[in-house]
Amino acid sequence: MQMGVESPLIFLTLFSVGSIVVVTLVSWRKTRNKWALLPPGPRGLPFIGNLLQIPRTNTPRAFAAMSCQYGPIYYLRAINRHFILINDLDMARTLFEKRGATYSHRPRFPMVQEVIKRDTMLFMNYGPAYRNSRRLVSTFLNARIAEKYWPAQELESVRFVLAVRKAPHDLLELTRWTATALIIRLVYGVEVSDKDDALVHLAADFGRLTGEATTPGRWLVDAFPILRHVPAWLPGAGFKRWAMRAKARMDAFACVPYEMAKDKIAKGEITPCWTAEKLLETTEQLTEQREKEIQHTATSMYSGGSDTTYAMVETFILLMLHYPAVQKKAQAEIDRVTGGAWVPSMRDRDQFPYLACVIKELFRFSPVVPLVPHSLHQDDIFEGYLIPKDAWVMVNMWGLMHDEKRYPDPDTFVPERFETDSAAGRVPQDDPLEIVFGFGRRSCPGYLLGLSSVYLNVVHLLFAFEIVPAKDEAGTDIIPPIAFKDGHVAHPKPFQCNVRERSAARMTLLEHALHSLQ
Ligand code: HEM
Repeated sequence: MQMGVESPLIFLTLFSVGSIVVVTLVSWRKTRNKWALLPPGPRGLPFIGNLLQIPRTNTPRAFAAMSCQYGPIYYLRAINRHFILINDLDMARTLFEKRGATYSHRPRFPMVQEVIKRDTMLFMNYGPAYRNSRRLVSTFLNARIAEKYWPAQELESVRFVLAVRKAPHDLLELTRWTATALIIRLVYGVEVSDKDDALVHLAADFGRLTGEATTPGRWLVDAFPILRHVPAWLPGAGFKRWAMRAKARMDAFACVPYEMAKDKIAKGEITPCWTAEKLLETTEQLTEQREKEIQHTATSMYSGGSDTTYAMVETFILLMLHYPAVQKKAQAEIDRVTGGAWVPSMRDRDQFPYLACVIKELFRFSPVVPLVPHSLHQDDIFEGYLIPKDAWVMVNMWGLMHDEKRYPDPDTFVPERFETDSAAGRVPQDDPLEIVFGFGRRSCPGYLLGLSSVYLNVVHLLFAFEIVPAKDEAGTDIIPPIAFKDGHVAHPKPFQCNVRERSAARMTLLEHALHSLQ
């Protein structure tokens, strides 16, 4: 009788254990099979994966070299983070454009998104809040109204070259000032008087802190997001205290110019600008939420636009030290058109075809965002490979722009590669401007503004000055290496240079231009 009660129990226990073993085995096999579908890549170590193989310096170039070994798509893992590197234009387009619904998220940056709680558009995942932000940005940046900003852009650019005249040794700092001043003028209607203005420092700190907070490998919390719950007072939680200080400074940048704009409106001194437009477009009391949206969008435009623009202008200056013949040829074109008798403006842009090639080559030679990171929130299969959920899918923009098949001799600065020469049967190489601003739903909304600012700074510098090397104590030219800092935005490493005024008459013309633009 007893046997009769125990037998079904034993049977049930064995059956349950057996089922668990079978289910575990099947799911282990499935998982194993799933990971077997990852793209090729270097073999990693247990636990840390490829952490030690991920290049820390000259990263885009090193990633491009790895793709010669592993192919146009390859995989790396750093502890628990998965990286998919894309070094092929068609693949990049397929993922970010055709499969944009899947690949338009940003990778998780726990330090920025969850500890500092910076919710600028740049770090947002794709969803309703992002789309709302993008809609707001498009009220500032769109092709229909791009021309509206030309006078302010010309004014800031002329102010820039005149400031360079006064302080040629501050040329690089002034490139930062002019980019900051332009965005602050357009967004908040506030004039940033000079490079030592408090807003310039606040903006510079905002950029620096964003860079530090997103430096790969710097924060343990990025690898182990659970650490975000550690209280700030705990020994070893220095990152939390750093984050609190960074947040306070970054919030100040979001608030100070915004409050200045509001204050001006309250006093009736309205300068046309995006913030004023937003604040005045309704007679109803603004909700706290709406004010936050306006502030965040304004800082998104600042953080997307300022660093990138001045990085391009700095790079242009550096390249002119290495390619004086390019500088001479572009100046000859400007002189042929203007006769040195009027200051070039936005409306004259089409009259400088060689300069247009110089600018294309500038964006190709050093794409300002060398690695473009997107992410996805569900596993995907692409060309038979598994792209795991939450992976960093990084398009190596630098690699695409230095692809020898598309751009022969890619490490040499050759604007002529974009010219058509019917006699020699030469067709222009692919236009980098169709690529370097990104693809699909996250592509750069500020490309028209960025391009025109770079054009104006470049044409005005060339109109006014010769960009020449600085000299050492023995009077020998210092030619700095073409080297870039590591970071999300490609800034040249600090370098020395000098400028020589081309003529006093040109300076007078610039002074006149400034008066008529003010
Ligand atoms: C000067 C040259 C510029 C270059 C080369 C450039 C390039 C880029 C690139 C490659 C991206 C990432 C695209 C992606 O994730 O797929 C981006 C994003 C962005 N850019 Fe630009 N940019 C420039 C100027 C500007 C300007 C002037 C503004 C605004 C005033 C701006 C605002 C933004 C914003 C808000 C984003 C984030 C978009 C998002 O996350 O959805 N950019 N830019």
